[in-house]
Amino acid sequence: MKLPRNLIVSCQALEDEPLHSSFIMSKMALAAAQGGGKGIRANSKEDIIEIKKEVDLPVIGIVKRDYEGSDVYITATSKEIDELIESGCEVIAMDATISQRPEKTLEELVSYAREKAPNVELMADISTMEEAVIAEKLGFDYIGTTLHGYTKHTKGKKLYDDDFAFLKEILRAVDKPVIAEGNIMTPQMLKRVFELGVYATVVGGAITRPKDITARFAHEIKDML
Ligand SMILES: CC(=O)N[C@H](C=O)[C@@H](O)[C@H](O)[C@H](O)COP(=O)(O)O
Repeated sequence: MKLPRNLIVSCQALEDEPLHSSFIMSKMALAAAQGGGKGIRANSKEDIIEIKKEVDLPVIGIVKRDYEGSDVYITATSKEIDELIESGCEVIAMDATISQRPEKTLEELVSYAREKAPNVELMADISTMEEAVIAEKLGFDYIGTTLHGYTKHTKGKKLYDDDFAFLKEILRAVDKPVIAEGNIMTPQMLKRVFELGVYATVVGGAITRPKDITARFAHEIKDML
């Protein structure tokens, strides 16, 4: 496996976010590496190339791009797969949900990636147990809980609900390595998901989105002052 059994830090800032910059993401990745992160998840070929100059850690690459009439925005078509292959990332993650897709079917996209880059591993970003089972059958190397709570059919759910009940379900349903991702907000939550048996964990906003971190602090005192 190209990813270690460990903490992976997502370093992402989209165009509408204050830290949007490949340079800043590369420094975020450096900080993550110095703090003990053992892998990086990143968005866009440009960010991944900059990150790879700064740290020697495996990268899960995605390209977020919106397509009209489609609910899928994480590595949605073969164009994004091509960009990620060019980026040199070790793992390509893609939306593996049943949501409306813009181009190829998920099965076709997996075949496309396997054919063009047999050495690159694939991670399925799923939102339900059924999607995890399908992803395993399609041959994905890792199953990630990334989109639980973010698809139309799982809206409002959180990975940590009910002491990670959904994650436990996924761990029972598939044999492939499971990556816990999405709303892991504290070191205690990180520890808990490893206790439950995940292979690795991706933590993003709690480490690399200072605007959101500040907002959580500010929220706590908003009615006091
Ligand atoms: C739903 C979606 O688009 N998730 C994205 C996937 O790459 C990122 O915006 C998240 O930051 C990432 O999944 C890590 O999660 P969190 O930031 O909650 O630790």
